Amino acid sequence: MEDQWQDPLLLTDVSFLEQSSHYVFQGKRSSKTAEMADLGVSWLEQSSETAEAHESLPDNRIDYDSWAKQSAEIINMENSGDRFPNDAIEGPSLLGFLLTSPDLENCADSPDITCNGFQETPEFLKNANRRNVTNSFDLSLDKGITGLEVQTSKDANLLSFSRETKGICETPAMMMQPLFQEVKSSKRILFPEASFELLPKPAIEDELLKISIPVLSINAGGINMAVISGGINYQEDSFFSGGDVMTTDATIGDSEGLSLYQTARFGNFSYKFQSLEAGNYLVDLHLAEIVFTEGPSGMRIFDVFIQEEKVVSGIDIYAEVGSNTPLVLPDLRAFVHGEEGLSIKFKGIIGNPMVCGISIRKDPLAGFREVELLKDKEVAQKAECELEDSCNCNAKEEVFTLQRDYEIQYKELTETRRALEEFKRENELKRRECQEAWKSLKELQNELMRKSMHVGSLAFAIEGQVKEKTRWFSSIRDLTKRFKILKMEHTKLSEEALACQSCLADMTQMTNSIQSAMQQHVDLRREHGVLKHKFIEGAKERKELYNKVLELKGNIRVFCRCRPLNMEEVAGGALMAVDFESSKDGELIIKANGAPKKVFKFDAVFSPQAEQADVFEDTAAFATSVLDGYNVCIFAYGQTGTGKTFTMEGTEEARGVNYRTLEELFRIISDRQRLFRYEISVSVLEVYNEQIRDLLVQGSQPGVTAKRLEVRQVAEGIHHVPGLVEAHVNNMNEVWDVLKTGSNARAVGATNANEHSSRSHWFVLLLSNTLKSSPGVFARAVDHGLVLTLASGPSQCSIHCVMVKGENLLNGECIRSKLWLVDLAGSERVAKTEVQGERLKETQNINRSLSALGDVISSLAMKNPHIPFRNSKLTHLLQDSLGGDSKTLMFVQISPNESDLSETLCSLNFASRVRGIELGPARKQFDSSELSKYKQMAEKAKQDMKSKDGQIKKLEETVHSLELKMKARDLNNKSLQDKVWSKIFFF
Ligand SMILES: Nc1ncnc2c1ncn2[C@@H]1O[C@H](COP(=O)(O)OP(=O)(O)OP(=O)(O)O)[C@@H](O)[C@H]1O
Repeated sequence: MEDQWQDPLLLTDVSFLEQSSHYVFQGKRSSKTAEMADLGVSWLEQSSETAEAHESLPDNRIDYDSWAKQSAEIINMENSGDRFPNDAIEGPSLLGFLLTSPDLENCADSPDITCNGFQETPEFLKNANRRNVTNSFDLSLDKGITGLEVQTSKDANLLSFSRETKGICETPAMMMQPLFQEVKSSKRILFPEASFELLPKPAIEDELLKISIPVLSINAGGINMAVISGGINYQEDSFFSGGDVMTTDATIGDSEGLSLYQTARFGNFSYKFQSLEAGNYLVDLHLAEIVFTEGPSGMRIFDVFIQEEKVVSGIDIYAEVGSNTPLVLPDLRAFVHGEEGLSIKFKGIIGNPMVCGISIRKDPLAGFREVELLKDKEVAQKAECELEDSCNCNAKEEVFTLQRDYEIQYKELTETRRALEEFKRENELKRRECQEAWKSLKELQNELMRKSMHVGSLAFAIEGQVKEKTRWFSSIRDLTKRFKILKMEHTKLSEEALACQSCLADMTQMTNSIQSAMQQHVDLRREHGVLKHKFIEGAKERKELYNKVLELKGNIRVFCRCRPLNMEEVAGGALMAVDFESSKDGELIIKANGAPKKVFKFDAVFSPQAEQADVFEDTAAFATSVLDGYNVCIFAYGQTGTGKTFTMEGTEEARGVNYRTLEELFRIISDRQRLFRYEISVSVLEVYNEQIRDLLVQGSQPGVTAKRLEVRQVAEGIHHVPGLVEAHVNNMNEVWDVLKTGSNARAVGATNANEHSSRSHWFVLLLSNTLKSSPGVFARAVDHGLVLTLASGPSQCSIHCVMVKGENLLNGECIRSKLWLVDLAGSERVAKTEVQGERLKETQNINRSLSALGDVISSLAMKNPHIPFRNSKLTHLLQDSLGGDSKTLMFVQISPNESDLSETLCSLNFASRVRGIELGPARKQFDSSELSKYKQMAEKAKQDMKSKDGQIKKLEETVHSLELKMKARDLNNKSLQDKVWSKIFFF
C-alpha cells in the first residue's frame, strides 16, 4: 500500500474507519465509547430539533445521568464554539472523524462523508421527519424515550399526541397500558409543559370531578343494547348521524364486564345532543381498537371535534394501547349555549374513526365561573339600583341598555378571554416553534459554517489534489514519452533480435568453422609437436654426427699455408723451398737445393695460389661447431711476415678468417633464426708483456698503464675477463667496425722498425729453460739446433674473442660458447743478437707466451693430469678452448723462400707435433688401410650428416610451412573471433 497513492481524504476516511471501528462499530454498542458516539449523534439530532431534547426522559437501560451530563457538556461546548476535546473522548471525535488532519478538522462532522455505522445523518433526519406524521421524530432508535407525551391546551380541549420512539417497547399495548391506567385513575390531563411529569391538580377539582354525574351516556354501536360499565348506565346508541356499527364477542381488555367496548360505531359519523341545557360539560370518549377480532381494518388515525372545535388531534388507538384494550379520553370540555345542543364529530385522517362509548357530564367547575358571573351581575344590579335611585326612568332604560350591552360585552369579553387564552396558547406554541426554528436556524448556521469550512478544507484538499494531479499529469507525460522511447527501443531491439536470430545461424556456422579450425589447429599442433620432437632428435643426431666427424677429423686440426714470394724476393731471385707440384693432397714437400728434403702431412695444405675463400672453405665447419655450443680456437702460427695477419684478418678486398668466420656465424644464425636465437658479442684484446689489453677501449696504447684485466674462473670450465669490453654485433657491418677498431688499436711497437722493417729485423732468442725442458716440438727444435724465435717489434698476440649465447626455441636449451681468433706473434729463428731494454722484455714475454702454449699443447698431447694453462696470459685465456671437447685449428704459416727454410722447417715441425697430439703416438702407427677405413667412416658420417642435414632441412621447411599455416589459422581464427565479438557487441 505504501507505493500506492492515496487520496488524502480517502486516506482520512480509511483512517477514520479503522479508528472508528475500535470505538463505535464493534458489535453491540455496549462500550461506553460507543454510547458516547451514539449520544453525540443523538445530541446532533436533538439539537437540530428542539430544545426539549434535554428534557427527554432517559431510558433506564443506560446511564442517562451521565448521558445528560455529557450531553450538557457537548451542548455547552457547541454553544461556546469549542470542539470536542481529544482528552474528553480518546481517539476519534464523537462524530467518528479523525481530527488530526488539518484539512478535515473543521469538517469532522461533515454529513457528506459517508460513515459506516452512522446512519443518523441529516438525510436520515429528513427522512425521519418525512416519516413522522406528527412532525416529531425519533431521537434515538436504540435509546428512545419511553412514554407518551400528551399535549393539550390549558383551556381549550385540545389533545395532541406525539409519540417518542422507543426501541425497548415490546408492544404498543405495553407502552400504552400505563397511560390508560393513569388516565383512568387520576383523570389528569398531561399538559405540554408537563410532558412527562404528572402535575397535581387542585383538590377541589378532584372533589368536584368525583361528584360529577353523567347526564348522558351512549353505548356507541349498541343498537338496542344498553350496558352498565363502571357504575354508569350507557344507553343504547342514539343521537348519531351516519356511520356503521360493529360488534364483537371477544373479550375486550383484561377486565370483565367491559361490554361497552364490544360494540362500536365507525366510519363517517357524528353525534348531536340537542336536549342538553346550556352550561359547561365534560365529555368522556371510550375507544378501543378491535382489529384482530372482527371488524374493519385497524389502521385508523382520526380527529375529534366538539362544537366544531378540534379537541383531539390524530388519535391512533392502536399506537396508544394496541388492540383489544380500552382507551378513555376523559374530560373533554364542552360548552352548550342553549338550543343548539352539543355536537361531537369524528373525522378520519387515515382509515375510519371508531368510538365505543360517549359519556357526558356536567362540568363541576363551571359553577365557580357562574358564581363569578353572578357576582359581576350583582355588582351590576347594585349599580343599577343605585342608578335607579339617582336616575329617572329614562335613565333606567339607558341602564337597561347598558346592562344588555354589558352582558353582550361580557359575553364578548368571555369570548375574547377565551380567544386570548387561545392566542396565548397559540402564541406559546408559536414562540416555541420560533424558538425551535431559531435553534434550528442556529444549528443550520452552525451546520452551514461547518459545511463552509468543510467546503474550504475540501477546496484546499482539491487544490492540493489538483496540484498533485498536475504533477501526475506531468509525470504521466514524461512516462508517456519515456514509454514511447522505450517502445521504440523495444521495437529496435526486437528488430535487432530478429537480425540476431538470423545471425545466429551464421554464428553457429562460424562457431563450427572455428571449432573445426581449432581442431585442425590442435591437430597441427600435435603434428607440429611430433615434428618438433623429430626435429630436435634429428638436430641432436646431426650435432652428434657432426661432432663425430670433427672428432674423426680431429679436435685439433692443422692447416698449412704458404705465402707467395713477394716482389722483393722475386726480384732477388729467391728460390722456392716448397715443392707443391709433387705434393699430394695434404702433403707438403720441403726441398733444399732443389732436392726434396722432408715431407709434412697436415689436414690441409694451401699453396701460395690459394685464395682466402679456399682457405676458409675448410674453416667454416668450425663456425657451425661454435653455434652448436663448442668452444673453438683458431690461431695462426708462423714466422714473421709469413701471412698470419693476412690469413686471420686479411684485407678489405680479401677478407680473412676472422671476418669470414663471423660472416658464416651470421649466415648460420640467419638459417636457424626460426629455431634458435643467438646473441653475438666481440671482444678484441692483446696480450702485451703478459698483460691483457682491451683494444676496444679508446685511447689505449701499448705500454700505457690501463685498467688491469685478469682472467677469472667464473664456473667450472668457464673463464672470463671481468671488465673486458664486449661489443654486441648484429650484422657484419658492425662486425667490420669492431674489427677495424681493434686493428687500429693494435699495438704498434715503438721500436725502430715499422711494419715492413719489422720483418727485416730478426732477433734470435734462446728459449727459456722451461721451453728447453718442454717435450715435443720444443725438444725437437732444440734437437735441430734451433730455438723458437719470437717476433719482436710490432706484432704482439692479437686476439679476437667471439662470445656466443644461443637458445633453442623449441626446447629452451641454452648454449654459451666462445670462438678465439688468435693472431700469434711471429716466431723466428734469429741469431743471438743483443736485444736491450724494453724490446728484450717484449721478446721475453712473447717467448714466454709461445713456450707456454707449447707446454699446454704438449701436456694435452701427453694427457698429463695437469695442464699448465696459467703459465702465460695467452694459455690462461685460451684455457676454455684448448682441450676437452673444444676444437682447435692451427694455421701454420710458412715462407716459400729457401732463405727462410730453417724457420719454415721449425714451424712445420711444431705444427706437425701439434697435429700429432690429436692423433696420438698410436695413430701414427695406423697403417694406410686403417686410415682409409677411418676416412671411409668419416666420409660415411659426413654423408649421413649431409642426409641428416637434408632431413633436418626438410623438417625445418615442414615446420616452417606448419608455422605459416598455424599463423594463417590464427589470423583466420582471430578474424572470425573478431567478427563474432563484433556481432555480439553489436547486439
Ligand atoms: N697468401 C698470401 N698472398 C698474398 N700475399 C700474402 C700472402 N701471405 C702474406 N702475404 C703478404 O705478405 C706480407 C706479410 O704478411 P703478414 O703481415 O700477414 O705476415 P705476418 O706473419 O703477419 O707478419 P708479422 O708476424 O710481422 O705480423 C703482407 O704484405 C701480405 O700481404
